[in-house]
Amino acid sequence: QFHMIKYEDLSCDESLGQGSFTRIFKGKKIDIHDGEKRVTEVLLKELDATHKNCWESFFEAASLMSQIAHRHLLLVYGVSVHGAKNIMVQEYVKYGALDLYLKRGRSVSVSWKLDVAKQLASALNFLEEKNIVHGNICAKNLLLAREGDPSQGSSPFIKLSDPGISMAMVGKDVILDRIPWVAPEVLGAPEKLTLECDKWSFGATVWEIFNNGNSLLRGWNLDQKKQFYESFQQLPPSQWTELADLISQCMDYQADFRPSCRSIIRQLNSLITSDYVILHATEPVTQ
Ligand SMILES: N#Cc1ccc(Nc2nc(N)cc(-n3ccc(CO)n3)n2)cc1
Repeated sequence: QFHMIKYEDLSCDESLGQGSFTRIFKGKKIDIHDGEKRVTEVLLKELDATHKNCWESFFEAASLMSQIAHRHLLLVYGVSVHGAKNIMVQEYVKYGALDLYLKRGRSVSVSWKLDVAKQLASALNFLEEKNIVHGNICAKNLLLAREGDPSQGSSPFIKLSDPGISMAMVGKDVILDRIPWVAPEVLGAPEKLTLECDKWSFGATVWEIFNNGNSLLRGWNLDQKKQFYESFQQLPPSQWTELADLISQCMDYQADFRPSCRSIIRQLNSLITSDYVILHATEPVTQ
């Protein structure tokens, strides 16, 4: 269900950081295309040897992304296994993860943020139509392919990354640490991810984007995070009530009360045309 890439056709360059179970590197992939050699810039995502037992789940995530194509879904070229190394080969996305981009204090406008939210909603709508659950929607897994330049009127362009190791494989602590992005019902049944779980995560991710990549619960310990759900708390509402309404509809503790993707897109479209956007063309950077 995915393309196997020969290790010798890859070259690994600088390290770009690490996720919870993986390390990422910039690299190159060499193909022979009708007789001529072609070099492609790639992102190499290597599964930590300590989590070797998760390789099936790691590759399941890769095959999910390589079986379906959509403009806002990351392109996965294939996988390469070499001894103890399990490597997912992805298209290299120029500006990397959105959470880091926002935290670096780029002041982006309200319409920039709405544009990103709408692109994520269209990716989710595509997955919903194919009844595919992503399971790890968050700004860290949104990749920025184009910055968008307000003066040139060009808008940002994002790609949803692979979900990584599935919730069923990770420990309880990893699930708790994903509060507030993980839907509350997942804590009791991590192997039963539903499309509604992605709606909750969508709400938390929009909140995160409008909060410039800062998460309210950063630094909270796992008990405090667990308590946040056990007392049915919500993230603080944005002063933009229509946006706050959409986020709280998505982050409804009753999974079947969460809106459909079509409703989410409809509500985002009306937000885009509201006068709030013009009034807040470029928000002052609140760090
Ligand atoms: N400085 C810098 C910089 C870092 C990365 C990229 N590019 C990229 N391309 C991908 N395909 C995936 C990722 N990811 C980053 C985190 C995750 C977690 O999922 N993925 N980054 C570009 C610039």
